[in-house]
Amino acid sequence: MSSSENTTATTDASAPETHAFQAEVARLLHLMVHSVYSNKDIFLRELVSNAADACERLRHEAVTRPELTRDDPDFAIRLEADKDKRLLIVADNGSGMSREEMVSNLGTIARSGTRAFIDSLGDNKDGSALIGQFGVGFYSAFMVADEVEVISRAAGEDSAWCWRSDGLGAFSIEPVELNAAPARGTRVVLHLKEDTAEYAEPAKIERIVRAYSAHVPVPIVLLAPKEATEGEDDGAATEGGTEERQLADGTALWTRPKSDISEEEYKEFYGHVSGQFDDPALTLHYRAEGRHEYSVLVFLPSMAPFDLFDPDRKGRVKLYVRRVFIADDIDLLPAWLRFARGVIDSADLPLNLSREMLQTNPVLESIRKGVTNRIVSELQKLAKNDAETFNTIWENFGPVLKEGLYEDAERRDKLLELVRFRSSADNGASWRSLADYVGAMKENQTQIFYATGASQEAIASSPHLEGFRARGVEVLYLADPVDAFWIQMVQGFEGKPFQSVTQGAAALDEIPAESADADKDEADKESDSATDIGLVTAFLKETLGDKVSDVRASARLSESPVCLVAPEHGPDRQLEKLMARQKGAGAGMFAPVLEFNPKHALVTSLSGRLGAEGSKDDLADMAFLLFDQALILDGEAPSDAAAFARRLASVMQRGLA
Ligand SMILES: Nc1ncnc2c1ncn2[C@@H]1O[C@H](COP(=O)(O)OP(=O)(O)OP(=O)(O)O)[C@@H](O)[C@H]1O
Repeated sequence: MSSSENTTATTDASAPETHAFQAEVARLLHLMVHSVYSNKDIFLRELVSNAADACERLRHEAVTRPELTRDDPDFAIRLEADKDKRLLIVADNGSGMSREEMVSNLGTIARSGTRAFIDSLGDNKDGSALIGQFGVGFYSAFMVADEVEVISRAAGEDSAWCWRSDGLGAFSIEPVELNAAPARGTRVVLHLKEDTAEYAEPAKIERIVRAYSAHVPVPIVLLAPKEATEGEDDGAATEGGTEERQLADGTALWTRPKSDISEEEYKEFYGHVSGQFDDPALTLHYRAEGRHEYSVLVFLPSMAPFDLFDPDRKGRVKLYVRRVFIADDIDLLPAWLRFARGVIDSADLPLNLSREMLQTNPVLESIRKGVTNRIVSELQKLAKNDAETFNTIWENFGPVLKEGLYEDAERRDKLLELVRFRSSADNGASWRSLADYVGAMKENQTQIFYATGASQEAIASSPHLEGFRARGVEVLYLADPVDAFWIQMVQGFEGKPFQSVTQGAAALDEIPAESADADKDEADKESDSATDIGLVTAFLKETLGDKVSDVRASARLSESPVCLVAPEHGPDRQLEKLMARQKGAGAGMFAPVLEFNPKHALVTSLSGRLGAEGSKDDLADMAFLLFDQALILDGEAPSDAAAFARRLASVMQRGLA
């Protein structure tokens, strides 16, 4: 809904029109004012970022329309502070906004991911902590101001407008005289709250700008009444006059040599380009020379952005051409690297390529390839030299990187080296690579075993793993929805195929049991021989009918009496469910195979009773209960809950009788 539909306007063109904020904006403002951010300083970073973006947008537009900047070709952001009046002004000579742009840009939230996120927060306390992790732009001004005015004149337009709001649900918009507006661009005027008056102090402003915005690609100057600066006594102000101080020179950080740039400077720039508040986990800064010339300054965050799984899967690396900002919504990197943030600056592209041309440009294609390969090789290095940092990246972005396994056949092998898993080796305590797995394979083991499920915990407690545990055979846990997709596309690793523990007959017989269990194994063999496998199989098959596609004795189990597996050539059961979860549809299940543990006391007794004459009918309930129990362990409900309850009650009753 456009907020202009809520206009309570008059017909007089010069009178202010009042508009209600879009619902999500109102909610965001409420969160802002109630201090979601413990660090209020960031509002200035957001306003300076917006001002810089506006300058960069116009710089780009002026490539084809040079008249737009002819009168004033030097871009700048000017900050003005007046402590007495509790005023802070952020002004730029960038693109400016028309009346319509003001209404839609400063009254709504455009990005659907952000909107959905804010919508989902509600009044949830944890949610409001979450929101502090991402940049909320312009609206953060209301953390420090009880009234905000935005006076703007779009480049090349001969009208100017003033937007005004107290952040409490509505804003007004009215025309202003040209001489009361910037000749071009935007002036954001903050009427600071009583308890945030400190933001009109030049020393404070300087500190914040140097910390957060020192490397935006537009110079920043501070204009303040000549008075005490930090370290001097208050009240040492000189009568009248203002002084102008440059806080940032506007040189693009990525154009400077790497050796001149400190970690702090990289961090500050990361904050500017990402809008996030974490530190980068990986910083990649280099200049490519050769067929194409370009500079890259790309960061991998150490925290997942809130919209990582937004269905549009858009990346946000910014494209520059010879230091002119071109766009930040062109997919410069593949979708499975959409969490990367930063800048790619090409020296070869023409400045005035249309959006359509950009999407299919061969230079960009080759840049994409080069940078993607470089990121992958940096990740490989990191995995080798700094496992802790690599694991942080994996923890946050593993499920996204795994998308590359099925989308990017060319890099599949390299990505397989990077993939990390939780596994039964240490019950999910650490991240294991496929190389770790292969290195720890048992004698006669030829496959890489994995188990899929809704969560690591669910997988760990699944009966299918018992036989593997008893033999010390490692099983990888696959609990991400994306696992359902790549595991079917990837043949194996180092010649070892992947094999689900719930599919087909487990190839466990060839693998010897761990020595510690040898005695138990011997004892098991005896009770095993007490079970008439043929008899039990035939009975279960006959009783369960088409609920199962087969029944067989299994080496897969050591503690549980039964489990369900997929038929040899049918799809893996848990994978089917993961797929269904991903697609939001129900799983079209194949009838499973019921496997029983001939060593289990329950099965041995069942076998004994079956051998005794005439007791078969009483035992039918047992067969159904065993089947339902296996379903429950797989995270499913018995198909007939009433029959399940009736049988359970009757078996319990018989047990007590
Ligand atoms: N100084 C400015 N000059 C021109 N347009 C501006 C200015 N400040 C804000 N805008 C417009 O208002 C929009 C909303 O700004 P806001 O800071 O809320 O979000 P954003 O910058 O788009 O997103 P984010 O802060 O997440 O990067 C901007 O996209 C821009 O179009």
